[in-house]
Amino acid sequence: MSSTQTAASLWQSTNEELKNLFPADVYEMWFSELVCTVETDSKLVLTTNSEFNAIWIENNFLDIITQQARSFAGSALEVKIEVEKTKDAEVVSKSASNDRDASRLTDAGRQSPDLRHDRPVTQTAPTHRTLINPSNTFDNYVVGSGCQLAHAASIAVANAPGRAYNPLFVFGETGLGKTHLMHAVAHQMLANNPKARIAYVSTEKFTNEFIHAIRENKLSKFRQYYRNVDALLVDDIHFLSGKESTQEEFFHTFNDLFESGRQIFLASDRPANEIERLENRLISRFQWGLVTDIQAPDFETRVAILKNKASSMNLKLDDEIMNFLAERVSRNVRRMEGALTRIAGYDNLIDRKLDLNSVERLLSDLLHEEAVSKVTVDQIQKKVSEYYKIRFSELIGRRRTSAIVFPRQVAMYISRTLTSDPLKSIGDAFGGRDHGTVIHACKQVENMMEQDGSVKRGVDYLIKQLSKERS
Ligand SMILES: Nc1ncnc2c1ncn2[C@@H]1O[C@H](COP(=O)(O)OP(=O)(O)OP(=O)(O)O)[C@@H](O)[C@H]1O
Repeated sequence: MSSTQTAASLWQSTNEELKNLFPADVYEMWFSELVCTVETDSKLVLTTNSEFNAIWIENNFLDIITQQARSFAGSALEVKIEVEKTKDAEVVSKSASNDRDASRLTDAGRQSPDLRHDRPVTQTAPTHRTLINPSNTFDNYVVGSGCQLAHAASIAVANAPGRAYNPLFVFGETGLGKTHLMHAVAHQMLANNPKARIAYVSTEKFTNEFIHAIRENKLSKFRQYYRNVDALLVDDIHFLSGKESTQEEFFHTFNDLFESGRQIFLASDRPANEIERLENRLISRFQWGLVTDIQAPDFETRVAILKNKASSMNLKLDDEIMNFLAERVSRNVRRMEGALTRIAGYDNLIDRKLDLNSVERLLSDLLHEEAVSKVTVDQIQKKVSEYYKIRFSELIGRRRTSAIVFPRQVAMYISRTLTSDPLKSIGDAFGGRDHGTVIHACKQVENMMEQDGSVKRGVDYLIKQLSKERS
């Protein structure tokens, strides 16, 4: 039997199965254009023409594709997703082939050009532009696994505003580069079209301007500005929480922009459905386009970021110091920058070369804060097994009885909540499970916590205990 023949029919069967497993629109969007380019008994390479699709498929569907392919092959073959390089324009026309995007394009095509002609250039535009930090560009953004998708989506949006992914909703903890990406999008849009009207605004500023406009009777001017930009980039959108009138105003701003095909890019510290006291109609709108998170950078990415930042500060540090910083300052990139700025200031004052000891002394308070804020997956596993009275080895083992599966899922959920470890390493710590299993566990626990008060109390108690231990 020729291996090519086996693999070709293998991909066909797998493909058919994916068609059965997923709703038609999901299949159409992610799988219909996958092409099988390498076919052997041990490997299946599937190619797509967009980097974004490749990342998305790899993050979300690789496990299931592999599982299906293996079940047909009867062997542990490996599936790879690769990109056939094309221009972003093609990425856009591809996503526009999906029905919803196509209708958006029609709207944009019908309304946008006229509006663009008629709209006066508002005076306020330059004010907003000056808030865009010149060094927050795509060139200065270090792409690691935790921000790969957000980065690829931002590039797609910058090159095809209103058409690629609208809205783009990026969430993640503080200091992980959400604002940087928004600014980079603004720079890129302006580079593509210097006349583009782009409003970058924090939610706080939007709220204050709105209140001011009401007080000063200038609501129509406020609306004229925000509803006539080509792209609206709103930072810290979670601050809309509880602000009913601002939510109402933002709802209409959103609709106006969306319906006329203008780009909306929102950044938040949490997913839309976790923003308390946010109207449902806004939550659902925020989920219409593409939602993606940014996770804390892994060690290698931290080293790369530190090297970039140090070189932009003209600061030369030994690898030993770089590795030390990447190891010890891992909570957020802003803190890493803070550490470097402090080192650079000190470096300017002394004549001799900086060594590790002086860096450690210089940053002692910051390093202390970092150390106490860390709780490890190992500590979590121990605490959870004690609490549910099961053995540690059972918690990370293969048994699937409910008395063990539940605590295991709780431990995964807490690991995800209290550490910034990537999904993969959390899965690894639980006997080599994949990232999909961790995501599934977190969802299960979240659902159970919602439905059952005693589960919630148990999990909250464990989180409290672990947080106490680390401080
Ligand atoms: N991947 C990265 N590559 C290079 N610089 C980064 C990266 N991520 C973050 N930074 C830098 O870290 C600093 C903090 O990032 P930024 O302000 O974008 O974070 P944020 O997620 O918006 O935080 P917040 O939620 O507090 O507003 C910035 O100076 C930014 O340039």
